[in-house]
Amino acid sequence: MKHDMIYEKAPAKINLTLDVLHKRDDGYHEVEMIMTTIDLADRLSFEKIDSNKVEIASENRFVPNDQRNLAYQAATLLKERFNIKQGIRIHLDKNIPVAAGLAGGSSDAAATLRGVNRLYDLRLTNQELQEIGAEIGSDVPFCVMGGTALAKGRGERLTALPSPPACWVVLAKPNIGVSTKDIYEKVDFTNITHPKTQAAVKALESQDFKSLCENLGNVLEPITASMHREVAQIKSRMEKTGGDGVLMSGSGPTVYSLVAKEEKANRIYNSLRGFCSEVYAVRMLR
Ligand SMILES: C[C@@](CO)(OP(=O)(O)O)[C@H](O)COP(=O)(O)OP(=O)(O)OC[C@H]1O[C@@H](n2ccc(N)nc2=O)[C@H](O)[C@@H]1O
Ligand SMILES: Nc1ncnc2c1ncn2[C@@H]1O[C@H](COP(=O)(O)OP(=O)(O)O)[C@@H](O)[C@H]1O
Repeated sequence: MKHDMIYEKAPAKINLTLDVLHKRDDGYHEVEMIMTTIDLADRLSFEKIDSNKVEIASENRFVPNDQRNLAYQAATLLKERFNIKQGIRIHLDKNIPVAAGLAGGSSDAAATLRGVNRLYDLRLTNQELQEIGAEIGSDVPFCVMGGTALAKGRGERLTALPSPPACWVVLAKPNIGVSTKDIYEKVDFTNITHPKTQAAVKALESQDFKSLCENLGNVLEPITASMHREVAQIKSRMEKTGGDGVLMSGSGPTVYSLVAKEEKANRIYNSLRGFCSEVYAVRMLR
């Protein structure tokens, strides 16, 4: 039998700020961070299948196609919770670099929650999908919500914020892997420089690009940078070639620069291409 296809886009996020307040009893860290979505996205399609299975097809060899895949977990969760007897085939066209600090897997999970909600007409609200998303990962609720938000708790308590002023985002991911868990574990609360989250929120509210760039900050950056010199190398190259505000995203290792002028974004992009195999120049998503 031929079934209709549903399509969803899964955009990457960057952290404009990331602060860690304390370690919680459940092992997670209490965070306060501003996240925003960028125009670098995976594309997913969803189709009903007659066999009672979740199938993932992806051409990307770094992405698992079994229960380790966050899209698989999202589809399975909805299937079990809503007692769906048919199966789901998911095609994943992966464009977001994997294990990069850009929430690619979380965004695929969020897109899957939206896609399966439509495919099986479950009529779940965005809020309900966010709550289900929190069971899959800390970044999934934000990826369900999209846009720009201040995230608290372990990342799931969200307040919407205005989008950043229009600008370019140049991203470079060094060819190294980091474990988010290991990076959080290395946070030293006796020696921490907290970002000015409120100043960054104000900069968004007043659409002040210069102030936003001055108030980017990520407490995980010095930790990942101390383990991998590529992070500092990319950062300094971006700063030297005219990046307006430069920061590592999430637990890394991707470093990005916000850039107001297109010609400068091109210059930074070209300067990094010789140095790094995964480089992108994209717009913010408004
Ligand atoms: C650092 C951030 C910032 O946006 O992003 P990425 O670098 O992954 O993109 C997130 O907090 C990552 O969120 P996510 O990748 O969804 O984390 P989870 O799967 O929930 O957790 C993976 C592991 O990270 C640690 N963890 C995560 C979130 C948090 N608030 N405190 C933690 O200590 C825990 O050790 C957990 O076992
Ligand atoms: N759909 C997916 N896309 C990418 N990686 C995935 C996916 N599902 C599970 N993973 C696994 O999750 C890990 C983290 O991936 P990702 O979400 O891309 O990074 P990050 O959490 O740093 O933003 C990878 O090691 C990868 O094997």
